[in-house]
Amino acid sequence: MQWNGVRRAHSIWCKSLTNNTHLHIPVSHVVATMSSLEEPLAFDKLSSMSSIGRIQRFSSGACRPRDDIGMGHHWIEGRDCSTSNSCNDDDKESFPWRRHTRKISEGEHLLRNFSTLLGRSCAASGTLWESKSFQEHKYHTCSNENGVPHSSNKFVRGIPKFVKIVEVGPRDGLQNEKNIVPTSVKVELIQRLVSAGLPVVEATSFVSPKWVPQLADAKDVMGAVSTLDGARLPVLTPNVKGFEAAISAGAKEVAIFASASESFSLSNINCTIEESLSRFRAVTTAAKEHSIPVRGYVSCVVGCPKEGPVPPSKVAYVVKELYEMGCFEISLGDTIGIGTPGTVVPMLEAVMAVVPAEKLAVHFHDTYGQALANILVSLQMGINIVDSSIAGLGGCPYAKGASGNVATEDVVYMLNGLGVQTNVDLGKLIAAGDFISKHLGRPNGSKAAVALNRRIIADASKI
Ligand SMILES: CC(C)(COP(=O)([O-])OP(=O)([O-])OC[C@H]1O[C@@H](n2cnc3c(N)ncnc32)[C@H](O)[C@@H]1OP(=O)([O-])[O-])[C@@H](O)C(=O)NCCC(=O)NCCSC(=O)C[C@@](C)(O)CC(=O)[O-]
Repeated sequence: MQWNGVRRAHSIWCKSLTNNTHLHIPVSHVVATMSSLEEPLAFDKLSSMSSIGRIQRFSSGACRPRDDIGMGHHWIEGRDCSTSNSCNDDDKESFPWRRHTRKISEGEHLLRNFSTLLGRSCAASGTLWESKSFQEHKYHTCSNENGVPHSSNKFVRGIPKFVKIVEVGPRDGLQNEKNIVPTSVKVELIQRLVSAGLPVVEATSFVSPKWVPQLADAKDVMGAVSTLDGARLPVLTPNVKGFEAAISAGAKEVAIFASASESFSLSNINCTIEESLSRFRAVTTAAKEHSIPVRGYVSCVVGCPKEGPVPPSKVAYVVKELYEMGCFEISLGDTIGIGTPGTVVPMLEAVMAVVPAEKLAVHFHDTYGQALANILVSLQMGINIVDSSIAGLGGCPYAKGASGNVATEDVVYMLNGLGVQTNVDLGKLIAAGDFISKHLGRPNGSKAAVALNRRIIADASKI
């Protein structure tokens, strides 16, 4: 397979599991025109759609944020830069494919014949996703030209038109794996995620290999992906030593990670909150000298595994410190996934009183199954950056019992359903999730991926 962010040439590629050969079908035989302008799909029509129709419906929005990397370099350039991720009408000019229409029946017919040829194992392996999403084509769910459907409805009125997804699977996901994942698998995962259209893919961490042996190959991973086009690839750096190693390996963006809980700070980075802030000031100072953007994280924003509930004022304090030292964006981590909208709302209110909403991201683990509800309420409060992890991988080695992050596939599925654009191709995303889940030897942790995979297999078996 060829990667490096280059879209594969004009053929559909699928691997037959039975004879291990690759079939190429010219895209011209399959393609046709695209429709992003259909009416929003009513739920009563969902069951009557074929899987392929359903996937096309729930696949990516194509609008990019106005600020393509979704980042304000305010401290680098000494000016304020919007991170609003707006998706205005004039984006149509930069992304003309939005206006294309797609004649589904022709492509679907061919694909159905094609999948019959290959049998259901192809679908199960994820390769059908890759062939089906046709690599070169974007399927849109911009429900209407204004973005969010039913925008007069009070429940969706405040939701942003575009959400930037920060994929943390290769770092947050793989840092907690019992078995160390080979570097080549990590690299392929990152390539697949970039190819799926994710604008930011957190690649690895330059932390002590004694603390996190799973990411001890950070230098090699970064060396292999640093020239990838199409996405930003930040890495975690806990101190100047990590920062220097990261930029020598080719990192162009870093993230520092503090905590709102003293106990978690001690167990995660072996220092108090105040000590960590002074280490991070040294990192942001070094980063400014190299014009490297720094993202900030705050862990335990609603609860700590040792201390229990964390007061919103404490979270707001740490967020403000990170913002003032120059972080362009601060991600609020519910490290143990204990939050509900009932605790997330007051925390966000406190934080948004000191740092603008457009500088904030939310980072929910799904331990108690609350992540999507927490994301929805965050969007309603004006947040437009969401961290998530492919196939729901993840957990922090220093937060016992914490399960994975919310699955990226589930977030994209929900956002597509809301008519919120992400620029992510859901089919390719599911293929990436299946790829890593298969490697880890366990089912994909995304409910949307499992359900859509089941449907495509069921539909293929009817042919
Ligand atoms: C911060 C330290 C390094 C302090 O660790 P320490 O032991 O206190 O540091 P030290 O300065 O005493 O150094 C000890 C050894 O580590 C080395 N060292 C020191 N720094 C580095 C470095 N950057 N890279 C490589 N090596 C390093 C250093 O050279 C020395 O090596 P030795 O002399 O013993 O051979 C350690 O505690 C550590 O690496 N912690 C990382 C923990 C971690 O990665 N946690 C997971 C990420 S956070 C997270 O998941 C939460 C988040 C972000 O997702 C949001 C959420 O969900 O809440």
